[in-house]
Amino acid sequence: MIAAKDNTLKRQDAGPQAVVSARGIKVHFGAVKALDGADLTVLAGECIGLVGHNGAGKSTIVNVINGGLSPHEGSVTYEGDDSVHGINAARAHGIRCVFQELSLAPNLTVVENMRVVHRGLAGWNWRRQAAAIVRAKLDEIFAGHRIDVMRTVGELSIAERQMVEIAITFCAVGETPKLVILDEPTSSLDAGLAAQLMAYVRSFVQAGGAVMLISHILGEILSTASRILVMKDGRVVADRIAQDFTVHSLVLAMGSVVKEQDRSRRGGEGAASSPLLALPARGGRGLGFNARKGEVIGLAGLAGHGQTDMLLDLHRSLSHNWLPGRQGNIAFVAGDRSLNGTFPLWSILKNLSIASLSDFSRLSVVDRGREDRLGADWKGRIEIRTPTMANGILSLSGGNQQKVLFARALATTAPIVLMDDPMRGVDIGTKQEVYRILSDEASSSRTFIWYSTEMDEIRLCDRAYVFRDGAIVAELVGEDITEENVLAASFAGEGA
Ligand SMILES: Nc1ncnc2c1ncn2[C@@H]1O[C@H](COP(=O)(O)OP(=O)(O)OP(=O)(O)O)[C@@H](O)[C@H]1O
Repeated sequence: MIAAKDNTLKRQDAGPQAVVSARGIKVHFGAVKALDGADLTVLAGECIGLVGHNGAGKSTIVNVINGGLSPHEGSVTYEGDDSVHGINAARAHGIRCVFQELSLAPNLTVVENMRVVHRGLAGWNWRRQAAAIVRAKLDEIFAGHRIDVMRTVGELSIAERQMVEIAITFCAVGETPKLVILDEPTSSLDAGLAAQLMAYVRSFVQAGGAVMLISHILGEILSTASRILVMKDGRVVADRIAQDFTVHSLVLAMGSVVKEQDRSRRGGEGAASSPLLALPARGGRGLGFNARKGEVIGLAGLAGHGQTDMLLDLHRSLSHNWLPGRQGNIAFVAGDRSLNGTFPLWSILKNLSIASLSDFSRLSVVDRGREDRLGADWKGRIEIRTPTMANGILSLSGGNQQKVLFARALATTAPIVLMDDPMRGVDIGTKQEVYRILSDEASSSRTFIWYSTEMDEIRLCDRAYVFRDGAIVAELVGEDITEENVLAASFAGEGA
């Protein structure tokens, strides 16, 4: 910690080079200390990696730097100037932010969203200008993307929305961005898109820009950041050059215990048992799908190639719409938590228990004691960080909200659980616990169908189906589930 302080002081001496410097920042929300004296400085030409457990205070410090939140104590200095405050000051000093919960207007086109962010776009042909600028930036960052910038944002997949928001943020219209803060920028991107973004970040930094990269995917932090800051309970507890860290030491600094991932696979109730569910080849193309009792099945391939549609088809085919109260055979963890996962006006407990109410109700009367016990049980099991489960769901950090959605599905007695990239923004310590729960539940005959954009998660599955252009193009089993095989199937025939 002493070393961390020394580093910070040296950088402050560098004065004008600091794009932003935050000192002794304290922010509380009621009894919760979100920031408890956090210090952070970002210099031009460096990529800072910011890591920490869910609820450590990363998004809150971003909001302070971005000028959207006034700290209760402490000061923020932009390019050595401590006399200015707020969003306009931050923007004038070139601070830009891509938020964890994407913030584009869904009813506007990509081009119209450009106009909302870049007020410098004006004049009779602003649409043409905006289209050219954002298209060029998308081409530069995500070469080969297929995004039509004239489309309404609400029609885009979550991965495409993330790409658009990133591209819009990096665009220079009049003023050039000096510090771009990326809060979980790859949470919905597959490995290929994430690698494209990381390559762009490196080139942006080499050209003198600064980036603050927040991610729970520690590999991308280690390979991209020049300096890494670790946050814990509202403070920066380590601040060192990236080469001084390994995944192991980062996890330790975050306060989690590194556990070996159990990669042994159970393989369901044996290849010989009859499928629990099956679907024919999608649109008459590619392979059909089946799942057996107790299997963990991965849906792999490039993001947005039909995996979510498949989960929705499975849900439709297994739900009884004509008997809305009786859908106990299937649970679903939604991928886009703010769009169709959380009930924003409800408490954390209600968000968790909603899918299990029928299990502890008699004659339509809910047993509140059992509901409270359910909440307390899951709060402890996956460390939902809150003083009380009676607080509103939006009082939780993004990763903690995601844990509640996961617990909602797992708490049911549904034998089949569908999961649409369910670990978005969940910290590494909790992920390991969740993998263990999944493995135990599958051993007691529950079936999981799991779309994931992370290869490390697909590798944990018993079988994986690789998707391409809406169809299943390959089925991989056990040890054949490798990144190489998934990529080969994802691109097979391309360019032929
Ligand atoms: N609007 C709010 N009301 C009440 N508490 C809040 C609010 N916003 C954040 N908090 C609390 O502040 C703490 C820090 O949250 P923050 O979102 O900064 O964490 P984080 O490190 O970004 O987590 P994650 O990795 O899950 O995104 C958490 O305990 C969170 O519950």
